Amino acid sequence: MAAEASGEQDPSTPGCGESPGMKDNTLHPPSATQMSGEMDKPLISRRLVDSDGSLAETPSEAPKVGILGSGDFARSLVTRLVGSGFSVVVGSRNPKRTAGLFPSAAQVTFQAEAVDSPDVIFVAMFREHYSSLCGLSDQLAGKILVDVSNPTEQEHLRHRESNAEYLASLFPTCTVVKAFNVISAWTLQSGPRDGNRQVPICSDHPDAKRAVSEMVQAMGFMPVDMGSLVSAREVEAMPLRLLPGWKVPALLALGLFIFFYVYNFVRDVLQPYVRDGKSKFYKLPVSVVNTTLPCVAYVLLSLVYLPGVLAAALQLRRGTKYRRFPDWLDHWLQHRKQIGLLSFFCAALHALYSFCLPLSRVNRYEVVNLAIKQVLANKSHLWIEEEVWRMEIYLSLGVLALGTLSLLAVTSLPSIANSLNWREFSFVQSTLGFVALVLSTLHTLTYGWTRAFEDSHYKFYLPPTFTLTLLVPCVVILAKGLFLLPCFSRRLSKIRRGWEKDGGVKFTLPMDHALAQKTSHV
Ligand SMILES: Cc1cc2nc3c(=O)[nH]c(=O)nc-3n(C[C@H](O)[C@H](O)[C@H](O)COP(=O)(O)OP(=O)(O)OC[C@H]3O[C@@H](n4cnc5c(N)ncnc54)[C@H](O)[C@@H]3O)c2cc1C
Ligand SMILES: NC(=O)C1=CN([C@@H]2O[C@H](COP(=O)(O)OP(=O)(O)OC[C@H]3O[C@@H](n4cnc5c(N)ncnc54)[C@H](OP(=O)(O)O)[C@@H]3O)[C@@H](O)[C@H]2O)C=CC1
Ligand code: HEM
Ligand SMILES: [Cu+2]
Ligand SMILES: [Fe+3]
Repeated sequence: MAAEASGEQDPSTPGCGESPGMKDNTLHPPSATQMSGEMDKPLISRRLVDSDGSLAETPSEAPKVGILGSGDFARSLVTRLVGSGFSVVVGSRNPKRTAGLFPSAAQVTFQAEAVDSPDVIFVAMFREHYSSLCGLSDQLAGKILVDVSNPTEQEHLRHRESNAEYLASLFPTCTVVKAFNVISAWTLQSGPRDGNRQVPICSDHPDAKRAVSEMVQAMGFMPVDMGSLVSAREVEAMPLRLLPGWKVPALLALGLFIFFYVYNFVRDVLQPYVRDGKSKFYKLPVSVVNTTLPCVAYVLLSLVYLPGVLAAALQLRRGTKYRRFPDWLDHWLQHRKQIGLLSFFCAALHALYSFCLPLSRVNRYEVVNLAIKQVLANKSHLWIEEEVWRMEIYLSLGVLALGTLSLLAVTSLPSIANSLNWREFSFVQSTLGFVALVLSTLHTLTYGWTRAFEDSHYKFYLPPTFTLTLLVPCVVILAKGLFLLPCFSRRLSKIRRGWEKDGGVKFTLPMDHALAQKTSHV
């Protein structure tokens, strides 16, 4: 059988070498009381260390845990378990060769010996080697096996059942718990300071799940109950995902960048080259980028607040909030955080580029050339009051806009967001976010000033880039302004408090309109 050739039992046959039809003797794991006292004793939170910093001998009453496998994950697991007060025995096919890899506090022996005493055994091996443990079936009977494995993308697609379910099918007399697969060996070793602290756990046996959850907590991680073993497939898919929810926003930002970069290239580089033979290709690395990034940032920012406006308009038109939004709008609403953070990232780069402009060689030449021209033209000083004011104002507005966006970005951090209540979070994200959009619009308008109305700024009949960026933000700002009018805002607050146009729900708003606003929530 193909499966056997790859060293793994064909999952369709029951357990390790069992004849089909054997009685279903899946044991309920020893209950917490039956389980040898070790596991139900309060877990020692941290191991003592000797004066020379090495781990002191494990106290005799420390709960005993077994690990099969002596690889990277096994080694990190031992370090963490021993450091959390457990006594650990490692089962290896070649203990002599591997013993030196483990802290002295851990015992390294053959697999058969290692599985004798512990009630909980981590299987720190790859799925294709699980069947090599079938010889231990009798000794493993009634024990809790913790499956920590991650399939590769291909294996995940190829196998119908999860690695954990496959392990359970090989050892029907054991209790399998899925845990720790999302924690890298490094995070396990260095502790949950960096990386993810959450450990999704699933099993068909609550007692076993509880026992392993207690271990997870004793090791400084946070158990997340994912239900029964059938969810192991979903738990095994987690490490396979790469930044879920960022794909569409990232593609959107890239698309906008390419569009505006090409647009600026045509206007600022190609047009002078074609019309006057002037080579302005030096503009490509900085100047064209610094007229592209702000446009991307600004359009993305407006695309963060457009769905909220569309959602509000839909709720007003339908006269209810109890109907689902169209999928595309729901999806868009769910991606606002990613779009917002991408906007902030582009705006921050734009600010950095802008601060670097005076350092550039181009800028220095231009300043010197300007001075020479002025001397030759016998002009004592060049001071255009309007230009000075314009630049001072748009730079200041840009800084204020970026500063406000930084607040939104900071409150995006889960640890900060968790410390805010719903209204504070919404104030920062919704109200301050809108303020940032208005400031960015003023920044862009003062930058653009009268250029949109001067022919000299149209190249190949293409208008100045900033004019293209103004469309969506202005729609959002106008719509938001419109919804602030009492006729709309009162109706929206009623709808958001559950009122329905067709009178489905009869109720009166509290007389105090401000109170209604305050308590109407999404
Ligand atoms: C730098 C930055 C960081 C950001 N970080 C976050 C973040 O961490 N988390 C986050 O959520 N957003 C984040 N955003 C996006 C944005 O700030 C928020 O989504 C904000 O709440 C949008 O406010 P709003 O007024 O447009 O819409 P809201 O006040 O959210 O809602 C407007 C309308 O849409 C309806 N509505 C909104 N959401 C839903 C929904 N899911 N289902 C059904 N109806 C809905 C409401 O009923 C309401 O009528 C970030 C934006 C930026 C720029
Ligand atoms: N590395 C990581 O960061 C993470 C790993 N994991 C999972 O942990 C498990 C182990 O990973 P890792 O420690 O990196 O892998 P390694 O290859 O480093 O170790 C696997 C161990 O399996 C043992 N083993 C037992 N039987 C066999 C056999 N028949 N053939 C080969 N090896 C056998 C070997 O120990 P011995 O020779 O002593 O018997 C070997 O050391 C995998 O399922 C992986 O998906 C999960 C999360 C993170
Ligand atoms: C510290 C903050 C900021 C500074 C110092 C700054 C500075 C500048 C400068 C110098 C320009 C002229 C660019 C050039 O012609 O080379 C500019 C243009 C622009 N900025 Fe900013 N800006 C800042 C923040 C922002 C933010 C937060 C946004 C929007 C999210 C933004 C959007 C724009 C736009 C759309 C343009 C017009 C680009 C064009 O059409 O050429 N800026 N800014
Ligand atoms: Cu998505
Ligand atoms: Fe297979």
